[in-house]
Amino acid sequence: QNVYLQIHCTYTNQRWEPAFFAVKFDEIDADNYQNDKVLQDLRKKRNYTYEDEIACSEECLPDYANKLKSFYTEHLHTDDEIRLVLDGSGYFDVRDDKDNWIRIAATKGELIIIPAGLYHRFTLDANNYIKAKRYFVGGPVWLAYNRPADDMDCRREYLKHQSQGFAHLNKV
Ligand SMILES: CSCCC(=O)/C(O)=C/O
Ligand SMILES: [Fe+2]
Ligand code: NI
Repeated sequence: QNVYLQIHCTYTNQRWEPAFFAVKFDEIDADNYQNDKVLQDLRKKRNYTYEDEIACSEECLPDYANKLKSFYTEHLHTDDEIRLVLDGSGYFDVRDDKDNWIRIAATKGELIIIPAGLYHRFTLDANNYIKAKRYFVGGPVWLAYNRPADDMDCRREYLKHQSQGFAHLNKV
């Protein structure tokens, strides 16, 4: 089992600098996720107490066009966005420290954590289909804050962590 993309760095000013923080686990058993040990441990450790499921395709997502449009509008959340891909695939784009988009492909068996305060967007790929579990600490937080949301506490906190090299977030 691999964890990667945890801290992405770029070589700037003759040194490595943290560019963004996001987590991607692969090799979670999407067909038997309830019994997957990695997922069970992660849920326990991070206190993911709420879960539900979303399927995105023209057939299964009500108000498909508007939902997809809002997912693809650059935004952030006050809570981490945690998605386990059960089927299909898609792209999560996140902003690095230079404000460039970094594209993170998400496929079956991968779990993505986009931390609170990180600007991002989501789009389907050519499969036009994804089914994913959504996890939350406590209750679900659906609100998306479109950019600019630079004065929000979660944004300030994310930038503070970035300036510290994400030292205290680098624990999964
Ligand atoms: C595959 S989950 C759909 C996208 C989503 O829920 C979200 O919040 C994108 O930012
Ligand atoms: Fe989001
Ligand atoms: Ni903190």
